[in-house]
Amino acid sequence: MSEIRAILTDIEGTTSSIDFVKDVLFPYARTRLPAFISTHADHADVQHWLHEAAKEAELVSASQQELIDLLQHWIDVDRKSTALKALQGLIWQEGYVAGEFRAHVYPEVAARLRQWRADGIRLYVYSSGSVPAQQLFFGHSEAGDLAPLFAGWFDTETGPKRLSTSYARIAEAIGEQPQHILFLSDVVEELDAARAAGFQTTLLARPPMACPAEAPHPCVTDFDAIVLG
Ligand SMILES: CSCCC(=O)C(=O)COP(=O)(O)O
Ligand SMILES: [Mg+2]
Repeated sequence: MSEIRAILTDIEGTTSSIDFVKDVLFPYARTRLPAFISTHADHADVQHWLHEAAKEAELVSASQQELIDLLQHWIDVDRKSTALKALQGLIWQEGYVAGEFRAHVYPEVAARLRQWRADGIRLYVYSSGSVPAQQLFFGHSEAGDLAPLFAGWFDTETGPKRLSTSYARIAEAIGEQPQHILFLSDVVEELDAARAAGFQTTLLARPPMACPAEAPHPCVTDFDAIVLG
C-alpha cells in the first residue's frame, strides 16, 4: 500500500450510525418541511433548490404542496438528491442551533481523527449530505466541534458517490495523487468507484454488521483497526 497522505471519509454508516440519520435527522426534516417551505418560499436558495427538485422529477409546473409531497416521499425512500439534501441541511440547522440534537459519532472516531491530524494526514469528508449539512454535523457532534479537523468537504455537487469520476475530481481538488488517498465507506459500490479512480479503500462494517469472509476491500469494524500504508 502507498503512503497515505489524505483520508476521505463518508459519514452515515462510517463515522456515524445509520440509525441517527434515519431516526433523528430524517424525521426532523420531514416534519418541519411544510412549515419551512411556506415560511422560506421567498428565499433565493430555497427557490433554487425547489426548482432543482422539480427539474429532477421532470415536473413542468408544480404547486408548493406537490413539491412538499415529492420531497417528503424522497425522504421516505432516502433518495440521494442534491436538492433534497440542500433543503434538509437548511432545516437541520435550526435543530442543531436550538440544541435539539447533536450528531452521533462512534466512540473512537474523534480521537482517531485527531491522531491522524497530528500525524500530518489531511482529512476530508465526502457525503451525500450537503456540505453545509456536513459542517453542521461535525460542528455539533456528541464529541464536540470536530469541524476544524477537516481540510475540505465534498457532496454530490462534485458527482454521485458511485461514479469513479467523482473521486478523480476530488483528488484533483485536494491536489493529491489518488494512490495516497484512503477512502472510508460502508458502501461497497462507493469503494469500488474510488478504487477505480486509484484510491486506497477500506470498508467499515459497523456492528451488528461484520466483515464478510471474502471482503472485496480491506474491512474493519471501527476506525482503530484501520491500517495506513
Ligand atoms: C451529513 S448529513 C446527514 C446524512 C445524509 O443525509 C446522508 O445522506 C448521508 O449519506 P452518506 O453519503 O454520508 O452515507
Ligand atoms: Mg455511508
